[in-house]
Amino acid sequence: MSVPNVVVHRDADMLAKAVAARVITRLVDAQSAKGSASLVLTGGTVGIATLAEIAASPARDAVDWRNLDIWWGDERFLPSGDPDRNETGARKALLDHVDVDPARVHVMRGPDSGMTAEESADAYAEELSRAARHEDHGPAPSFDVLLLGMGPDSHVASLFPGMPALYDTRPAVAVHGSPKPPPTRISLTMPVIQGAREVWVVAAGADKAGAVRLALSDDSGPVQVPAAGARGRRRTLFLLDRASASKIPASLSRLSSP
Ligand SMILES: O=C1O[C@H](COP(=O)(O)O)[C@@H](O)[C@H](O)[C@H]1O
Repeated sequence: MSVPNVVVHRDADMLAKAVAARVITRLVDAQSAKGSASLVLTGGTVGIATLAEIAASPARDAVDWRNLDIWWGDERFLPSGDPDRNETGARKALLDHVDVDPARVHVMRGPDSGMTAEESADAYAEELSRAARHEDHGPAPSFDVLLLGMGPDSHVASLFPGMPALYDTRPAVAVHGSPKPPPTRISLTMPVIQGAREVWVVAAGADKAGAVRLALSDDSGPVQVPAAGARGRRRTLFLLDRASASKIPASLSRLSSP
């Protein structure tokens, strides 16, 4: 697992713009190296703002959108089209504006599919394992970039502190009793997150400062501080605004932009 690098931007708006630029560059690099790329999306404020910035970027068409697999780190178990689904936010902000291949947009299905949350999680695990290749060394692809928002309680994807999903080793699980509504969700598990080539945690706002500090501390474990387990195989980035970075120890190396 990689050691996190921290990059701090002026505010949430600049953060979303900077992350959008990074995503575009990373996808173009991955596609030029191997023809296609994979990106895991997150919901949440900065996550969706980043997607809107990608859509607004003049560089967005440098990405070959049809040769991109899009996945989600988590989903609220709500019917298709529900405004609170992460999928709905992503479609509105980005996916409706670019030429993605619908067969490569891998959604976590909701109750309108006729599945229970467990069945939906199992179906996603199956889809992940079908997409995994020999070189991924596991039951899910080693995603090029896995984006994660983070809650003030340090949750990432729908892995909330102390909950059973944090011990699960299947690729995707149903989560019940989420402290943040809605209570039922589907989430990738920690082994899949940690199997990604690059994990980028994006967070903004003073209410996240304590969680950011804990997530970067060597003393935190992922069961109590899920964001402390958010580490990629090759690279981990914590992309922050000043407010969310305000409690990081001075000893921790970081880059700041104006
Ligand atoms: O519920 C969720 O929350 C987190 C963080 O959201 P934010 O609004 O505090 O940024 C998000 O990463 C996750 O995907 C989502 O389902």
